[in-house]
Amino acid sequence: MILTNLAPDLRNVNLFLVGMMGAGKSTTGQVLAQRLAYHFFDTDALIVQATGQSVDAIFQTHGESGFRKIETSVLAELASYRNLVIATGGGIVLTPQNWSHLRHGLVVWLDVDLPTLWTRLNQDQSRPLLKTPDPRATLAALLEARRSLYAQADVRVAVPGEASPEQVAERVFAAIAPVLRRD
Ligand SMILES: Nc1ncnc2c1ncn2[C@@H]1O[C@H](COP(=O)(O)OP(=O)(O)OP(=O)(O)O)[C@@H](O)[C@H]1O
Ligand SMILES: O=C(O)C1=C[C@@H](O)[C@@H](O)[C@H](O)C1
Ligand SMILES: [Mg+2]
Repeated sequence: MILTNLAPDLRNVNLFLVGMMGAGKSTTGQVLAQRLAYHFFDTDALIVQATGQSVDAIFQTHGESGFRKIETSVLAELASYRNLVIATGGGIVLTPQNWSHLRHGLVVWLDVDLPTLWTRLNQDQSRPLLKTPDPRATLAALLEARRSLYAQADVRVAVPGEASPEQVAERVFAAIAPVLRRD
């Protein structure tokens, strides 16, 4: 057997990574997909590909609500596939309709503390929601407002700031295997 590393129960399900911007959904998701021999998709990257515009440019031209509509369309399409690891955008949990798509798979929350998020994001100009006079306070407020939504995930993985993407992927793997076996 070549695939001894894979639990058979991990077949035929999509894994949706949710969490704050900077939580490492895109970075860890790619490692996790390799680990599981799944395909990897990133809703933000697909939106950029489909529109030919950056996330920031979409926010500027169509507003956050315009971005959220495109995000929901992309998510709906992805949900009809199987065996994907999907890194979602940090705000995917805000749109109630998105949950009907997310619930087709297993939703995993990468729970990262605020200081770690800020360390990762404070030099990054690509997050439109952080273009405010006090981006750290904005990030804190977003986390506070969204925490209860992320907590609706099937699995919460607490991610220590010092854990590498490979270590985070291993933690996710360890956390999801027992959950899937119960189904
Ligand atoms: N485990 C990690 N250790 C150190 N740095 C990390 C880790 N995971 C991600 N990073 C870094 O943090 C930044 C944000 O990561 P990433 O883009 O994967 O987050 P995200 O959750 O996809 O955010 P968004 O919701 O904005 O798409 C990147 O610079 C990435 O290299
Ligand atoms: O947290 C958010 O609302 C966002 C996170 C990013 O992934 C992008 O989807 C966009 O910058 C919005
Ligand atoms: Mg991302």
